Amino acid sequence: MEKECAVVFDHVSKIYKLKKKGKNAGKPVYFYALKDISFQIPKGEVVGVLGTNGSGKSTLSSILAGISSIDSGTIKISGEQALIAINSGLNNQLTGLENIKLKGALLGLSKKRIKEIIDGVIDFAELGDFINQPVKKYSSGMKSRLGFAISINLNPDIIIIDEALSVGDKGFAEKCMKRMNAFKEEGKTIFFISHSLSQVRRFCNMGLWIEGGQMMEYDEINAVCDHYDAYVEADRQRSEEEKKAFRKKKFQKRVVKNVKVSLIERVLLKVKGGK
Ligand SMILES: Nc1ncnc2c1ncn2[C@@H]1O[C@H](COP(=O)(O)OP(=O)(O)OP(=O)(O)O)[C@@H](O)[C@H]1O
Repeated sequence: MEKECAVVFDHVSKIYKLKKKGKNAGKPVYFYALKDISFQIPKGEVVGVLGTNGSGKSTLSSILAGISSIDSGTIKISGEQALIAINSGLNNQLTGLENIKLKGALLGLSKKRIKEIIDGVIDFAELGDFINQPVKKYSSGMKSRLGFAISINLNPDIIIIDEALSVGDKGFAEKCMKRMNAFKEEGKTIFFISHSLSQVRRFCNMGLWIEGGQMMEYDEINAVCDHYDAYVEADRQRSEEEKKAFRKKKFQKRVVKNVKVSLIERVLLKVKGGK
């Protein structure tokens, strides 16, 4: 029998607008942050998401987490998701404790459940008295601790980790990995975005490689890591000029042709002096 799917992407695209400088200022370029992405992830899969800088991994993670919308295609997600990212939506003005309460309230959790989560977060994050300080006074590592602790205590079915472990200290990163391994044992679906191939090889069983906003491969983790590694190495061998030309060509492939600009946008462009 086929395993039930946790996430299905069917021809998903996400478009961003790039404002140009110079003589073409005011005439925006639209480009695909993600272009025609399709995959099916069975429940319980641990997926390493790979791709060079700007390839679309964080865009994918915020779409997976339900934070970002898409411009075309369809998505099916079964289960609750939690995003664990460096900048995972903490409110800087509120204290750590207030952030936990806010997150719980936004999710419509009961007072009893929020109380349990508070205890769990305080215990895991080990922030001491800082839990009563505004988050703006936290270091990036402390924010990462709080964000991670909140997300895991919500006990989600689908966990998306976007480079979040790279800012914590070694001790905390090890503790997080231990918890992630426990989630893996429990059969949770995990997306693990990392530039560390050794970490990805160790932790994940499948690999999803995105390059220039397009899907390159979804396969067994070691095969995907080998192919990605070869791609990065080939880029490393290029001269600076070749690299420049390669990147230009790669970006051209992302440009959206025949964009329908809305009336409002045309008026705004006219006001700003564009055509
Ligand atoms: N809000 C935004 N508005 C316009 N462009 C954006 C926005 N967010 C991301 N982008 C662009 O979309 C593309 C994909 O970005 P994304 O952050 O998803 O890449 P990434 O693979 O996570 O990169 P990295 O490994 O550097 O973190 C990049 O070209 C980026 O500049």
